[in-house]
Amino acid sequence: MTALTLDGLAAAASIKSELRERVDVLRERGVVPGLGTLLVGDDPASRSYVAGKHRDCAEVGVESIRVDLPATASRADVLAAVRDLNAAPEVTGYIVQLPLPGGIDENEVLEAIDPDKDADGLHPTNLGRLVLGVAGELTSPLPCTPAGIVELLRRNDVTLAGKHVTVIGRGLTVGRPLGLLLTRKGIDATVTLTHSRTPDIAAEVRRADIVVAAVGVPHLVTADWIKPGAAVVDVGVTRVGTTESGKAKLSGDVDPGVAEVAGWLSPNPGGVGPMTRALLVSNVVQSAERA
Ligand SMILES: Nc1nc2c(c(=O)[nH]1)N[C@@H](CN(C=O)c1ccc(C(=O)N[C@@H](CCC(=O)O)C(=O)O)cc1)CN2
Repeated sequence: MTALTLDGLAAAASIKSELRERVDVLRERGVVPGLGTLLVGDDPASRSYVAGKHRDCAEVGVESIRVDLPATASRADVLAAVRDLNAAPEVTGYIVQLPLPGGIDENEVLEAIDPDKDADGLHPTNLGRLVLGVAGELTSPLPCTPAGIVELLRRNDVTLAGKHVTVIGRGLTVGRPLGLLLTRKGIDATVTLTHSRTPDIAAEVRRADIVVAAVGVPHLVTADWIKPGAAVVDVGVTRVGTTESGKAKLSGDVDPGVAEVAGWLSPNPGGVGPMTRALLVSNVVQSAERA
């Protein structure tokens, strides 16, 4: 068996073309959605993700405003930049790229974001709405990677209702909110959320219909962990060197041998990453529609 590809580039391209039409309608009404990004430091991966976010915005007609601070920026500098973005009328939604350099409290920064401008759905108010079950189409933004994973599965006809999903990783941007999203009414999956202190992760993965690996350990998930026919979503990414042309060499959390056992497999790169970015643009468009 060779797994079907959960093609994130193709799904993201469809989402962006749908968003383009909604942006045109907004512009006709005089509403111009604008994404702000705040990047602190010079981590090459974060730089590349932020650049991708601005490219996506340009593709769909969303304006984008970029604020970059040096790695030496203080807590006060970062909080001042957040205050400026909260006040900027041309910024209808924005993100603070994570991780922040050591010494800056991410929770404090996320809490300082105006929840109505939180394009990442990571402000405590919006995470709280996710718990309450009120996040959705015209209410509040969902975290981009979890929403992108659900959308990638949906667009490839992978059923979630009644299925057992094992998630590896409990981080703020993926594992923890994904567990909440998958168990919401209307999605109706049963979730096992595993992490570094789970005694036997392989055993939890073996009984899953759908596996989401978001831990950042190259090729952690091997074919012998996978129930035949399961859908496998590879989120984690580790830079494992550079190619001869100087490009970063990336490795996902899933061993390529998994393709021989799984029913579906997302490539990495080219799977969840582009979906994360497309769902970010979707959050910005939705917030402009709400406004
Ligand atoms: N504020 C946030 N910070 C971070 C988030 C987030 O959702 N909000 N998630 C991750 C990183 N991330 C988003 O910012 C992200 C990861 C990957 C990609 C992506 O497009 N990946 C490409 C490969 C790109 C490359 O070559 O480096 C792919 O998978 O095809 C976009 C966004 C942590 N921080």
